[in-house]
Amino acid sequence: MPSVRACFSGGTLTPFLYPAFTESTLLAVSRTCPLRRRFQLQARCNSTATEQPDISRLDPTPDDYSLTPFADRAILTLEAGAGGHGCVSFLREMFTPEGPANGGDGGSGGNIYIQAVRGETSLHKLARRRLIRAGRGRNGQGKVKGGERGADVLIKVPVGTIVREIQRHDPVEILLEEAEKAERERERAEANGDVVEEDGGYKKDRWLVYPGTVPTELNRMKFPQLPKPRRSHLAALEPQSPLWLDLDKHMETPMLLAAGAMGGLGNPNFMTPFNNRPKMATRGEEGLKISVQLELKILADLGLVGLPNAGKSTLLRALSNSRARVGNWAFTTLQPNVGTVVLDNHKGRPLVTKRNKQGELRESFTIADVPGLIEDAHLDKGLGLGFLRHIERAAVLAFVIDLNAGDAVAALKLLWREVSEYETQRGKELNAETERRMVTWMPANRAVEAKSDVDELDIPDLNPNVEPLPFLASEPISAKPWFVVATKADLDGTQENYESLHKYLQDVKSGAQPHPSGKENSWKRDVSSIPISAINAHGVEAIPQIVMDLLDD
Ligand SMILES: Nc1nc2c(ncn2[C@@H]2O[C@H](COP(=O)(O)OP(=O)(O)OP(=O)(O)O)[C@@H](O)[C@H]2O)c(=O)[nH]1
Ligand SMILES: [Mg+2]
Repeated sequence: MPSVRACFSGGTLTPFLYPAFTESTLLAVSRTCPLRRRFQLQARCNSTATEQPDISRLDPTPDDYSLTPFADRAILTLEAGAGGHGCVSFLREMFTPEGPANGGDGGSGGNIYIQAVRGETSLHKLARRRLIRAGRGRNGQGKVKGGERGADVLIKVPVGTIVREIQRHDPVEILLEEAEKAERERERAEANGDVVEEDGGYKKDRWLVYPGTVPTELNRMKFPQLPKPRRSHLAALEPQSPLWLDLDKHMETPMLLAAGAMGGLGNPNFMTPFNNRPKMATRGEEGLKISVQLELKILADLGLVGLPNAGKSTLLRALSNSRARVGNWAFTTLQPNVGTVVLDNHKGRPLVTKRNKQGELRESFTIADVPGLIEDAHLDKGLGLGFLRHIERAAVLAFVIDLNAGDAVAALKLLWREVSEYETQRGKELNAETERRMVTWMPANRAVEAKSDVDELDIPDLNPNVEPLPFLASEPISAKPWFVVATKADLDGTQENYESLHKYLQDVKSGAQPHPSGKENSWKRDVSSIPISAINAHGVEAIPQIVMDLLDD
C-alpha cells in the first residue's frame, strides 16, 4: 500500500497517493497561497485517516447494506370531501304535532393539504395509494343540528417534490356554468317576449325530499328556485389551476390543495311566509377531484455521476455514514442514496468552516449517489436517464471516474455526453408524460346527456387544461460547478491515467479544450480533479472543502 502523501501538482494542491510526489514539495508552497489552508487541513485529515481507516466499513460484503423502499414518481387522484346532505325534519312536541321545519344543514367535506417535510425521503407510500379521499361531511340532523365536517387529509411529501396537475374535475364549476347558461337563456327568452318557465321541478341529483313522499306527490310539489352551488371560503386559498408546485423548501405549515365541498341546505332554508313546512332539502356538493403527478427530485448539494462500478457508493460511504450497497459488479445501486456529510459535529473545530448565503455556518451537506450511467443511457440503455433527475438539482456535480478502467478522459467525455443528452431530452419527456395521461373525464350521467345533445356548444368543457403545461425552468446542468473525483488511485498503473486527466482538465480550464458537454455558457472556471482511494479513505477528506468552495460559486 503506497504511503499517503500530499502533493502539489500542476498548480492544484491535492492529497496524492503517488510516491513520486514528496511532502517537501508542499512545504515550498507560499504562505500566502490560498490553498495553503486546504493543504493544512489535508495534512491533518490524512494523518487521522491513516491512524484509523475503517476499512471494513468501506469494503463491505455485498449483503452489508441498508435499503429503504424508494419511489420518485407517483400519480395520485385527490378527492376533496363531498358535502353532507341537508336534512328534512320538523319540530314535534307534545302540543305541537306539526311544528315548523328544523332540519340541519349538511357538514362540509374534508380538505386536502400538502406539506413538504424534511423527514420524508420517498414517494413510495403515496405511489401505492393512488386515490386519496378526504372525509365526506355528515348529513344534517333534526333539531337544526348541522352535520359534522369531513376529516381532512394531509399529504406529506419529501422536500424537492414537484406537483403537476394532470386532470381536474370541478363539479361546482360545472353547476355554476349550467346555472349561468340557464340564466342567459331565460334572459334571451324574456327579450323575445316568450313565456319563461319557472324552474320549479324536482331534480333527483339536487333535491332530497321527505321520506315516504310518493311520486304522484312529488309531481304536485312546488320546488323553489335551486340555490346556487356554493364553494367553501377556503377555496380562495387553493393554488391557481393548473397546479404547478415546486416544493423545494421545508414547509412549517401545510398548504391547501383542494377545499372540501359545501354541505346541502336543510329544509328551514326553504321556508316561505306561506309554507313553513317545506318537504325538501338540498344534497351536498360533490368534492373537487384533481389528478396530480408527483415527481421527486432529490435536493442534494453534491451529485455523484459515474459509470457503473466506478466506486460512487464506496465514496459516499467514505464521506458519510451512509450504508449504500457496494459490490464488484455493475448496477449495484438501483435507486438513489442520499448521505449527509457532517462538517461540524460540535466536538472541536469544524472540518470545514463555511457560511451560507444567509451568513449561517454550514454544519453539513448532502450527497446523492445515483445508479451508474452507461453509454447510450439516453436511448434507455442500462437504467436509462431516469435517475439523472436527482443530480439535476444538485448544486455541484462530482464526476467519479475509475482510474483503473481505461482512459479517464474518454470516460469523463462519455459521462458529459449522456448528461447533456439528458438535459435536451428532459423537457420533452416531461410533457410527453403529461399528454399521455391526459384523458377527458366525464361523469357517467353526463356522458349520455352530452351525446344526445345536438348543440356542440352546450357540452360542458370538462377538460380545461388543453394547453400544455409549462416546463420546469431550472439552470442548465452544464452551467453547474463540477469537479472530477479520480478514484481507485491505490491500484498500480493508475498514475499516468490520472496525469492525462489532470492535463485535460487544465486545458478545459484554460480554454485550450472545449467543455466536455460541448454546450455554450458551460462552467469551467475552476475545474479540478482529485485522486483518491475511497476504499482506504485516502484523499476523500479534501472533498468537503472543494464542495464548499464550489457551492456558492
Ligand atoms: N481498489 C479500489 N477499489 C475500489 C475503490 N472504490 C471502490 N472500489 C471497489 O469497486 C467496486 C464497485 O464499487 P461501488 O462503490 O459499488 O461502485 P458504484 O459506482 O457505486 O457502482 P454501481 O452502483 O454499480 O454504479 C467495489 O468492489 C469496491 O470495493 C477504491 O478506491 N479502490
Ligand atoms: Mg453504487
